[in-house]
Amino acid sequence: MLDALYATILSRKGADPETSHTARLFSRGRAKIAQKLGEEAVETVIEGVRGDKQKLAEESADLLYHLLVLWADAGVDPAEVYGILEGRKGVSGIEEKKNRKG
Ligand SMILES: N=c1c2ncn([C@@H]3O[C@H](COP(=O)(O)OP(=O)(O)OP(=O)(O)O)[C@@H](O)[C@H]3O)c2ncn1[C@@H]1O[C@H](COP(=O)(O)O)[C@@H](O)[C@H]1O
Repeated sequence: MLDALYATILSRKGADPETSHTARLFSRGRAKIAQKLGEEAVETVIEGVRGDKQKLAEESADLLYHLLVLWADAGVDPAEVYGILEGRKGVSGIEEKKNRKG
């Protein structure tokens, strides 16, 4: 699902900002994309605290979409992120933090 959405987002590079929301975001630049991602993150946090599961799911979808637009703009392929997650498999977050502190 995320790979298919990422491919759609990439295909909007250079598309008409009048007809594509993604093309409009690209045309507004990285800072604006990052700002939108931050707004969606805050909205997701609010719904998470409120406890409405449906709204949390909807805000999460907005958040993921804007995260993928940022990746696409910055040239980060989802496979790179999957690879980082894969590398963390089986490593407890608590253990990882201990090792980080040395
Ligand atoms: N998943 C999404 C998706 N999620 C959210 N959004 C849009 O994100 C926008 C968020 O609304 P906001 O009012 O916060 O943003 P805004 O209109 O930029 O407002 P300002 O901050 O500029 O005032 C809405 O217009 C949503 O429709 C999305 N737009 C597109 N997609 C996917 O991207 C595909 C390509 O879309 P286009 O690029 O529009 O063809 C679509 O088929 C979808 O699969």
